[in-house]
Amino acid sequence: MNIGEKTIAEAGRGVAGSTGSGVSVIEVTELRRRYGGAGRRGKETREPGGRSRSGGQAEGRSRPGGRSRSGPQESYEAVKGIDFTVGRGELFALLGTNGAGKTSTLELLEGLAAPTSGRIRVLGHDPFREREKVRPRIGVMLQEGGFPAELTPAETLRMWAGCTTGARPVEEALGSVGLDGRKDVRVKQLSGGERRRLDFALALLGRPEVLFLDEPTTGLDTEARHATWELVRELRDAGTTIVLTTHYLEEAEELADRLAILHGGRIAAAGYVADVVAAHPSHLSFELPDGFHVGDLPPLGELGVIGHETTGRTVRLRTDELQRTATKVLVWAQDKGITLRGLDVRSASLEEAFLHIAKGLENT
Ligand SMILES: Nc1ncnc2c1ncn2[C@@H]1O[C@H](COP(=O)(O)OP(=O)(O)OP(=O)(O)O)[C@@H](O)[C@H]1O
Repeated sequence: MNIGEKTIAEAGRGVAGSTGSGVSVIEVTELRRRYGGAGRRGKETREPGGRSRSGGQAEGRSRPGGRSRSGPQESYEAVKGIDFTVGRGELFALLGTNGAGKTSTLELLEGLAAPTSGRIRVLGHDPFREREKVRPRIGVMLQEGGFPAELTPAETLRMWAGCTTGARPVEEALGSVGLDGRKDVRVKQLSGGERRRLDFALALLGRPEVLFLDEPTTGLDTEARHATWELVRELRDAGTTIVLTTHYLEEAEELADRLAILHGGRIAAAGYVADVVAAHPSHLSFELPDGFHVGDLPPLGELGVIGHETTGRTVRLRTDELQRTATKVLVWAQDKGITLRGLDVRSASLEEAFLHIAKGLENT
């Protein structure tokens, strides 16, 4: 996937693409969203026309294949007072377990519904009340798009291009998501992954300044996922501001500048990926030889160990000071003249940080 140099520059609309430039394109303050229920706070205002997929003047359209969020519902607060900002040219990932509130938040940012309370600014405007100012400048890839089944990808894109101001050429959009070879096949014959890519092409069509991607690689095979990552990076490097939700922590680790982990409608952790990860312990594990027990190690406190488990001969140590712990364990082993088989020294991954947060909060 390559959207071409000229196109990349255009995608950013000439905006300097430095990450975390300090200029906030998205500002979210004390944001709440409650579904259903009686009373003023329980009533949710929704955009009547459904959605706007890409920039330009494309009118909103319903989502035939999509999940319906309207209709009578019990009162439920899905977003419980969250705050964050996203800088121009930054890629911000919203992570969380199922039902954490990611899509509910994203829909508010996209202007598809009004928040119950709180404040949102996208490109300096309220995305719901000032939709006409925001919509032409954003691109949206919903979790489940809906396409007319009888059209081909080329026809679908041409249709959208027809009602989008300044749309990129259809062939270019198809090429950017690797669908050029499937452009004349009917949408109903596309695979799930190919439909996801068509959805991405539609979101790109209007050369958006801000791109919202709801689980963009769900259902894609490994090759297509990596190609999508490359395209996302190209867009980000060109200055496009991107908000992404994903269940793939590796994806967030690969792409995100900053992220927020949502849990039960609240932000449980947020910041630069390295900082969120660094806030969680690293691990050191090894097998002790016959005749040695964990009690033979130097006092664990002196090693900087904050917790440990043993399974048979295998010892697993948790530490916030990986280098110190590893050095002391290795020096000890050398002094004793023993080999620590299966030695594994590793920093926390985003996955471990995520599980730690989810587990920790569930236990409180
Ligand atoms: N229309 C609705 N009426 C009532 N509750 C809803 C509605 N839509 C979503 N919810 C609830 O709000 C909560 C947050 O849902 P949301 O789809 O935002 O989560 P998510 O983090 O995107 O989850 P997933 O990863 O499963 O897509 C869930 O408990 C969900 O059941």
